This record gives sequence, structure tokens and C-alpha cells, in this order.
Amino acid sequence: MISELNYFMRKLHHISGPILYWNLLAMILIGLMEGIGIYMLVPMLSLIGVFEMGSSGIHIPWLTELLHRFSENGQLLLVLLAFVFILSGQAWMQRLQTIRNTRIQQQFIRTLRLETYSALLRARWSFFLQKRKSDFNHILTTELARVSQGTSLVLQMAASLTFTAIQIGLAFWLSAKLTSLVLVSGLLLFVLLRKFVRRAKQIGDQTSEFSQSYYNGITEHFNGIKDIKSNMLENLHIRWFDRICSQIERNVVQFSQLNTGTQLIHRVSAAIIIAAFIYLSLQVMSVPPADLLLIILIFSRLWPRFTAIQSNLEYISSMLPAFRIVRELKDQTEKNCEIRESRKETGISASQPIAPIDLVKSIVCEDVNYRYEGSDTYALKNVQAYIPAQGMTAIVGKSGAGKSTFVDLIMGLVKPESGRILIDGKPLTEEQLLNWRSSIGYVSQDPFLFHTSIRENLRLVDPDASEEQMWRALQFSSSASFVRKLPQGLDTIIGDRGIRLSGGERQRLVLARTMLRNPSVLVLDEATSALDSENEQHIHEAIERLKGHVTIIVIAHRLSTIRTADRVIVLEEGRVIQEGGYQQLSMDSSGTFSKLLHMQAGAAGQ
Ligand SMILES: Nc1ncnc2c1ncn2[C@@H]1O[C@H](COP(=O)(O)OP(=O)(O)OP(=O)(O)O)[C@@H](O)[C@H]1O
Repeated sequence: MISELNYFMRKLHHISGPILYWNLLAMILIGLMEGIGIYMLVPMLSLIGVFEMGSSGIHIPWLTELLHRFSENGQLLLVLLAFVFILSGQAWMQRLQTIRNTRIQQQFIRTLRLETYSALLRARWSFFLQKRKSDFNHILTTELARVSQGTSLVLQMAASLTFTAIQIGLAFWLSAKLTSLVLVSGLLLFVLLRKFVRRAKQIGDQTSEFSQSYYNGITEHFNGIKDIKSNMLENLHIRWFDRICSQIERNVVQFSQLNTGTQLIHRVSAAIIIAAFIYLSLQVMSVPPADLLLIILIFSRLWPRFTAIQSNLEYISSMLPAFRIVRELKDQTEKNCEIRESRKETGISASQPIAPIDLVKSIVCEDVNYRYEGSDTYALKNVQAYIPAQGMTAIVGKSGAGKSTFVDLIMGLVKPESGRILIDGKPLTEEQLLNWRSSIGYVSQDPFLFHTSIRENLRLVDPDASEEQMWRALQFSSSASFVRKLPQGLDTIIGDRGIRLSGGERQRLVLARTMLRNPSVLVLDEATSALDSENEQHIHEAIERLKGHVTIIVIAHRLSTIRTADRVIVLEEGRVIQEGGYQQLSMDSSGTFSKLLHMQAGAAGQ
């Protein structure tokens, strides 16, 4: 755990640079001024004879001589003026230091956020297959905030320790005996309260666990809100929400009980120790009243520092789990990094421009086998396939046959366990992966649109796209007519994930967006949900328009849309069982393809 803390402190050092140490120096100076201001008041007052001090106190001959040049009233005014000056200066510096601290902290969290987010986006697809996406939301919001809070507390703690060291030094100068007594009592109490620091860590573990469940739950529920509403599952989910909120509440209260408990012990001990000091000083040791005042002063300044250190330790301990979680994610994303950074500038990195590959001949799969991580069965077995450039290839097969996995391999999203993928005769290598990916346009079954205007959604892939280019892409994807009918045309806001559009319209819009990128290969995962025949016709028209310009690969769920396919690849249980032209396969009456055709024709006729 300490290694994690160490890692983030080193990172803070790396991000902030020398300013971090200037800041710590300022903290020390502030502590010094505060100590001088408060501690010096009593001895200075005694120096000008306001009251008598015993053996303790300060003896600075030149200062006494200097002060005695003034009248009595002048001396008092001078001492008080110095006091006001020192404390005001300290307050002013404190403000500057706090602002600097905030800057350091914010720069640190910004860099951490950026690093975590970009490391996630640069991780390979197979990494996301094993993870819950809501965990990333949770880490990027809650856990990163806790890490930032934790490092800020470590800095505060460093400052607190420095203040304390300075105050101990000053207090030693005034009275070594009394200070030693305070120190020994403080250390003893700290040792006695050690177990509370450990308990704080356990509470911190639970905090992470509950907040993770909270994030996972709410993300999943809102993703499935339509199912919840249509199946009347609202109360079930409200009950879950109530339960997790109660657990979070209990966890926070538990920490507060622990923290205030140790504070209470500290305060009560302070009262007992000071009462014992006073009793011993007056009744046993006959200490003069001015010295007694000094004891109280030293105690009242030092003890709250000990209390604050104890409290800080508990808070830091409760945040250690967040340090571990963020560090683990960083290690995992590093291991799964697909896109390397090309240069580093103060933590912000830029990616090199990636030149797309222009497909001219074919994509070939040679003896490809693939298994998902943790799975024993092969999703693809000995796959041999040929996809011609500029033609239209349809991938068909029953649900679970391996169509999506096949296309993921073609797109280089996952790597074959064995076998090769050849692009224009050359094996697809790790180095070429990104060039290859940048040549591909992918339209998924559940297309991804932002809650903004159509124009903004289109410009996502090409910020400089002109109005004319946008309309051309819309025309190509058979979306122009429906966009024209919308109240604000291109400026119509389409709702969260495009909720205000029909499934087919959404898919055509994403197709238009993909075309703005001028891909060499277009991969279209046909929507499984039964689109109306008019929309099916629109998609069909769009594909026909694109044929000959780009290589089209369609994962086809309705065979009626692929009548004009140049090539059909039929998959069954991870194997290619048929491959050839549409006409050729449909005429082979004993083949799976013609059976699939009959099944769909039968279903359509019912
Ligand atoms: N992330 C995953 N982890 C483990 N197994 C998976 C994963 N995704 C898919 N599979 C398995 O791999 C096989 C092929 O799945 P795939 O999604 O490629 O089929 P598909 O033909 O595209 O199906 P559908 O038409 O229903 O989308 C299935 O047996 C499926 O259970």
C-alpha cells in the first residue's frame, strides 16, 4: 500500500516540479512565523517587564538594549506592532500558499485524469471485452477524486509535520523539560491509537466497494431503462438503490465515528494531561505563574498538531484503496496498450498521424483460430475466407455462429490465436494495425450518436466537413430525405444516443458519418431488429451506391438485403461452411445457405 502512495507522490513530484518544494518551503516559513508570533508574545512582554518570567524565557541582550531605548509605552507598542506584523504577514503568505497548493493539486488531478482516460482509450479491444464499462466511470470520477484528496492530505501532513517540528524546536528553546513531557505523552497516545488507522483502511476498502456497486448499478439500470419500464421493474430497482444508499451512509458514518472517536480521546487526554501539569507545577514543583502560562501555551499549540496528524493519518489510510485501484488500472491499460504515445509534453501526449492502407486486391483469412479469453471453445475454427476489394461481401449464419468475431478479426480488433490475415497479400502485423484500422469505417448494430445536432454528429469525424460534403454523405446513405424533413434540418438535436430517430434512421446517419471519413473498407453490422421494408430498401440503395467505390462487408441478418452481394461467407459454429457468389450458393439446394434462405422466406410469408 505504501508503495502505491510512494508511486503517486513521485508522480506529483514529476508533474509539479520544483514548485512543489517552494510550496513546502513556504509552508515551513509560515509555520515559523506563526510560531514566532504566538510563542514570542509572552517572553517579549516579559522582556519589557510586563511580567516576570522564571528560569525559562528568552534572553537576547541586544534586543533588550534596543527596546530599552524607548519609553515604556513605546516598548509595548513596538512589541505589539511586531506581533501584528508577523501574524498578518503569515496570514497573507498562508493565502498565497493555499492558492499555489490548489494549483498544484488541480494540475495533478488533470494530468491523472488525462492519463487514465487516454490510457483507457488506447487499450486494445480485448481488454474491454473483460471489463465492466461502468467501472471506468467509477474510477475516473470517484476514485481519482479520492487519489487527489489523498495526495493533498499527504502534502498537508508533510506541512503539518514541518509545522510541528518547528514548534517543537521553538518550544524546546523555551523549555526543554516541558516540551519533552508533551512529546512523550503525544507519542504514547499515537502508539495507543494505531489500530484506528488500520480500521480506517478497512472502512476505505468498503467505501470503494460500495461506490463501485453504486456506479455499476445506476449505469446498468439507465442503459436498460426501457426494459425496466416495460416490465414494471421500477420498485425492484428503487429498493436496490435504497439499500446501496443506506450502505454508503453507514460507511460514511462509521468513518466519522472512528475519526471523531480518536479526536475525542485526544481532547480528553489533553484536558487530563494539562490538569495534571498544572497540579504538579503549583502543588509539587512550585513553578512561577509565567512558566505555567508557557506550559499552557506550548501545550495548546503542540497538542492540536498531534490531533491533526492522527486525523490525517486516518483519512489517508481510508483513501489508500483508491490509490491501489487507480494504479492497478494504469498497469492493466499499460499492458494492453495498443496505440503508443509518440511524444510526451508535460504529461499530455500526441499521437502520430496514421496513414490509411488503400485496399486494392483482397482480404484473406488463412487457417484462423480464435478463442475468447477464459473460454475453452473456439469462436472461430480453421477459418479460410476470401473478401475481394471493391466488392460486397456478406457474412451470414445463425446467431452465435461467429459473424461478429470474424469481422472483429478482419478489423484487427482481436488477434487470431493462430493463422493469418492477409491484406493485399501481406500479413496484418502489429505495426500496421492502426493504419489498417484507419482505413475502415464501421457501422454497428446499435449506432453511436451524441446528444447534439446532426451537423455536430457528422463533424465528429471531420471537423472541416463542408455543408456540401455533409449533404453528399447523407445522400449516399439515403438519409438526405429524412434530414430535410426534420424541423431544423442539419441543426436538429437528435436526443441522447439519437433517441429521437428511428433505429433505421440512426443507422443511416452513422453510415453518412462513416462515409465522411472516406474509408477504404466499410463494415456494416445490419440491425437485428426488424427494420421496416422501406428502411431496408434505403440501406440497400445506399449499399448499391457505394458498391464499386469501397470494399463492403455486411453482417447480414436479413438475406433479402444481400441479393446483390458479390460474395457470401456462411458461418456455422465458428467454421466457414460455404463460400461463393449469392446466385451460386442459393442454387446449391443441399447447402446451409439455401436452407437459411428458405427459412427466412417462410418466416416472411407467415
Ligand atoms: N466476449 C465474449 N466472451 C466469450 N465468448 C464470446 C464473447 N463474445 C462472443 N462469444 C462467443 O463466441 C461465439 C460467436 O459469437 P459472435 O458474437 O461472433 O456470433 P454472431 O454470429 O455474431 O451472433 P449474433 O448474430 O447473435 O450477433 C458465441 O458462441 C459466443 O457465445
